[in-house]
Amino acid sequence: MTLEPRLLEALATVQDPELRRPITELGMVESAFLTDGTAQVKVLLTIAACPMRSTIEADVTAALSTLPGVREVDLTLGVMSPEQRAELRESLVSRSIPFSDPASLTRVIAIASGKGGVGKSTLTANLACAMAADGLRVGLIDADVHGFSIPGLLGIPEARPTRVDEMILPPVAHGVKVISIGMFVPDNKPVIWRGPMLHRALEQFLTDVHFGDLDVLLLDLPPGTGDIAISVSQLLPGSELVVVTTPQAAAAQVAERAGSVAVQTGQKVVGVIENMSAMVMPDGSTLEVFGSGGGAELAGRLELVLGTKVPLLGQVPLDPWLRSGGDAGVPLVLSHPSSLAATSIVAMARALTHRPRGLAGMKLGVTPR
Ligand SMILES: Nc1ncnc2c1ncn2[C@@H]1O[C@H](COP(=O)(O)OP(=O)(O)OP(=O)(O)O)[C@@H](O)[C@H]1O
Repeated sequence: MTLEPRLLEALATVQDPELRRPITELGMVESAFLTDGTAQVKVLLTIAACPMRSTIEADVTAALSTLPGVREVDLTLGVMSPEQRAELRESLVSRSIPFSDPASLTRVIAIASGKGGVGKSTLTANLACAMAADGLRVGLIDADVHGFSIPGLLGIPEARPTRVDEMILPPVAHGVKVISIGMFVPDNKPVIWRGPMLHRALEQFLTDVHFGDLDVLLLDLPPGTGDIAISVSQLLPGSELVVVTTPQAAAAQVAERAGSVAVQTGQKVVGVIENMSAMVMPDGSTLEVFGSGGGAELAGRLELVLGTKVPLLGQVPLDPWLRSGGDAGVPLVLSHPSSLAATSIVAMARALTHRPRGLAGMKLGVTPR
């Protein structure tokens, strides 16, 4: 194996698009040497059917072409042996849940609602994209097992994760790493899963899916107070909850139950989002299709039940573009960033991610003398 330092340095700038690590760190560069102005490089793909083959090819060629003294790039693509893959897997996969480590710096935020159809998934997809557009490394788990809709909302309804042996690499949409139960169900078939199976599925997502280092992990929970909400609190004890409701008083009452689960699970409810608030009409007037005040009412009720401050994070108006953006797979925060709904979502994404971190339970890295 020949590895010329100058070429390696350039190759270290190339990341595997799925693993998001330099190909040099992943053991993908088998040889790299320079003869008579030709950089001769062999890169090993993790699997023969690697969907990112052409991206890797282009990135490697581009990185080497700019080097002084390199006139030509002669790139050969090979495939890792099972032993090399096993070594890679060992170096990447942790058998524990990285996000439940008290020293983890990833914020885990689960988005809950009392009932279905209040826009929880639409908001989760938009919040994730807003956070990614803000430069954060974002993961999104669609844990809405019976109504998985996140892949469609992000424009990747057919995407499937890449498997490298037992390791699962999540597809990336609009800069967000996404995994959904829907990606493991053939032909959109309905899933009838009981609690223990759901728990196991979620556990597997959290251990086997290689998200890499994340700033934020969002979870789209199923509506209501079901098994998944309990599993999330057990598997991710440091996770926080955001509760979505509509302005309707009756909806706020139902949503209170979803938020009150936090009393039993010990999770922190970091805020309430009111969705489908007053719609702005073309003449500038507003129409309160679902009434008003539900978000503030829910935040107030949860403060009483939980005994902690629960802010109303924001109100998102009814906006036909929010729906059509979801149908088209391009979330509103990307397609119409200056709309009222998008600016409200972006502000909430910032508020959620720019909060100071509590140091409770964190290792401070101080060596006792
Ligand atoms: N602010 C809004 N303005 C207009 N349409 C909206 C708004 N929020 C959500 N919608 C639309 O409402 C419908 C329900 O939204 P969504 O599927 O996100 O709800 P949900 O709470 O996740 O439902 P479930 O949990 O049952 O899957 C979708 O068609 C979505 O496009």
